[in-house]
Amino acid sequence: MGSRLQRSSTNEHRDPLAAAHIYYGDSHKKASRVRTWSTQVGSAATTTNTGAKLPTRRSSHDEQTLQPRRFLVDVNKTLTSLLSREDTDGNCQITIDDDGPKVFSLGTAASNGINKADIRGTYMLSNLLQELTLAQDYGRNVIYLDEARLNENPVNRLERLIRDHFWDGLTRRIDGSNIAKVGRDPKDWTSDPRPRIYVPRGAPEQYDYYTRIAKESPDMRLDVQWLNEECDDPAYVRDLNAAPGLLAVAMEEYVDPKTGNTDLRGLPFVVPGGRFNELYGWDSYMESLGLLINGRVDLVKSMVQHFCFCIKHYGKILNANRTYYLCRTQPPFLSDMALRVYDRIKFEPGALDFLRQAILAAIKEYHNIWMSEPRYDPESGLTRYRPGGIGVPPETEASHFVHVLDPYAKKHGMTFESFVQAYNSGEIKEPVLDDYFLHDRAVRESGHDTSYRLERIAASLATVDLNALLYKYEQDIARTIRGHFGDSLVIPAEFCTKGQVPGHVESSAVWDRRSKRRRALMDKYMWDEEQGMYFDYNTVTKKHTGYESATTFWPMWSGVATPRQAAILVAKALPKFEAFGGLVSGTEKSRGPVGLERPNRQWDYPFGWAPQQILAWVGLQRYGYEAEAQRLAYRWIYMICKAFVDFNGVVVEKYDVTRPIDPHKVEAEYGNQGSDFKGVPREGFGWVNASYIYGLTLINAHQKRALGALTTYDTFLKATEALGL
Ligand SMILES: OC[C@H]1O[C@H](O[C@H]2O[C@H](CO)[C@@H](O)[C@H](O)[C@H]2O)[C@H](O)[C@@H](O)[C@@H]1O
Ligand SMILES: [Ca+2]
Repeated sequence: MGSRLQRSSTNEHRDPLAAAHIYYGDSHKKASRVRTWSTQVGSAATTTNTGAKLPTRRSSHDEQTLQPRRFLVDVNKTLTSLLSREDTDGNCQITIDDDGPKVFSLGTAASNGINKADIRGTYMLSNLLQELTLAQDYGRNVIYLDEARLNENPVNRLERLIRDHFWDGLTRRIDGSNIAKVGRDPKDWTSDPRPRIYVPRGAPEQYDYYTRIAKESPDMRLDVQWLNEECDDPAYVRDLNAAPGLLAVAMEEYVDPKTGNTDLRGLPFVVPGGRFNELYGWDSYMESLGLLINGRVDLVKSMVQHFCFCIKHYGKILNANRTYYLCRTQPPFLSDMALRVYDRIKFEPGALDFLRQAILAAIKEYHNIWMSEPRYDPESGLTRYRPGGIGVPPETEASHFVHVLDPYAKKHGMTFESFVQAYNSGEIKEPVLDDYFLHDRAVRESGHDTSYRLERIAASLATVDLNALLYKYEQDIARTIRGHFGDSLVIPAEFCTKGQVPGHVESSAVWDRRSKRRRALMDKYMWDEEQGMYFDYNTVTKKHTGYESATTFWPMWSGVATPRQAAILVAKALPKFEAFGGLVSGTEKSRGPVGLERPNRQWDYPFGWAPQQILAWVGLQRYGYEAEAQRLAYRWIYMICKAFVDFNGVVVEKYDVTRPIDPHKVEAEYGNQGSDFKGVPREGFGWVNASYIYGLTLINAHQKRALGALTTYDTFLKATEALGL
């Protein structure tokens, strides 16, 4: 009987590397239900690894055959046994930090689970743990498990997990179906965290919708609130900190197939991951670069629609859609994101209108946010990160500002908490602290929170990054008006900015002039020919800062650098930033010494971030530095992949690019997001997922093979040089 079933099961068609919902989902369940030998398997599998009594039937180790091997596994027993033997530090992950035997026997499917084969080494054992955890999620008791899932080429495995699992794990919609999940805020500091949604006055249909949902499901405790018309008034935003909540984003009408009724449904978006469970500004752009490669145009398109909604109702693309972010935005990427989507949907109905709406929104944002004071500096003609706000940013880790605030609490003879309350409410005035937090908010708006490049001066800096991005806006808008709207774009009333009359027409020439002017200003204030780098310009001291930051490559991404400047950047600047795992955020020299009194900042040396890598690769390619882009992409992918292999599939927010063994172990500020999972990683981290997928498109087949064998870049280089390749 066993052999008959065994034959029928081996004939069963199932892709060994299918996504978990297919592999462990219903079809698999049906197949294993007809099997009668699951109990035998369970006892056989546990016996070998736990040292319990051997079964009466003779068991032996299967010889490795040329046939792809499959195992027959009792999920729960094997999982318990595997963790007790191999997860010696008890964190529900199998990593190189564990010192178990690193070998575990499984019963082979060919022998009906009687004969054993060994699973060896951290990578295969951790993959076994991951697969069993997934099987358990799908309610499986007994599974067939293809060895191909355990010894899969790691480069391919991570690519597959991102495509088939991580994006879905990070996707949210805000509507009745899941407001309980997306409403959850790991950063909520109040004593009664509950889902709460604020709806702007211009979206009454959403107010009615959420009010109905709240009534229909009282257990959810959904609190629905109107948002004030003046929604970014600093005192109002501060007061909302007593009852923080989500900010509504775009919804669409749809017909419920079950009832035939028309209802609202949230448009999907991708969150960064970890404690960041909302729609972010620049994370969304970075994520979109990977999503587009993975064919998820729908998701990127709807994130652009969310940004248009935000500009319309909140006046800006929000840092993220929570009340405590109402005053600030993040680095602007909307024009590029919309153009990339348009390129993919241009033959679909409504595509041109989609592009028109996005470009109109970008124009409005450009004028109202970036070219208006206080962000705009009329003296230099450049722009700064400089959001409004009052008091201490509530979303940070509680300990973040202790060193800054403690001396003031002592000075006033108050506890830390009561001082913060009195300072926030304005009862106590401390102008020096006001200044500190003005800069701190600017640091957060820049996305580079935090770094010694920006601390205590950010709001005074016209940064290279921001002005490079605005140059890109100016160029993209000019190109779009010319190329898609006959060089004449009518600005409807809702997109008009101060002083514009509805129906006003924009042509490309004015945008071209704006970009030329910005290039000239960046050359004048930021470009340092001798150093071969761009530096941030301090609008107060009227000097550039000299702080060496990887943002110096952003003018290559946006095209503001001339070919000559690009050549100088590659020759002089690149060597200062290139490390084992890619680009460091800033140089060690600029960061200065760190220690107890001056702790590491996460956006400084020795840390590397996905956006810095991606923008540098694209910039290098743009000016023809293919080999450099490939080399940097190789280093970054190698580092991610090595940590993925040795640490149970981990993919995190940022890496220490100088640390070859465990680059994901970053002890700075709030630690590292993405590392805290049990058994199996489900999300990775949004922009790192994207950088991995995008980076893989840069390297060649030879490099990809070398990466699959976990070959460091230096070894790869030596080998190729020796072969004269
Ligand atoms: O809670 C602390 C800070 O967290 C965010 O910043 C960091 O995560 C973001 C999401 O991945 C990312 O966009 C940013 O670059 C990171 O530094 C948040 O954006 C900050 O406003 C917040 O204070
Ligand atoms: Ca462990």
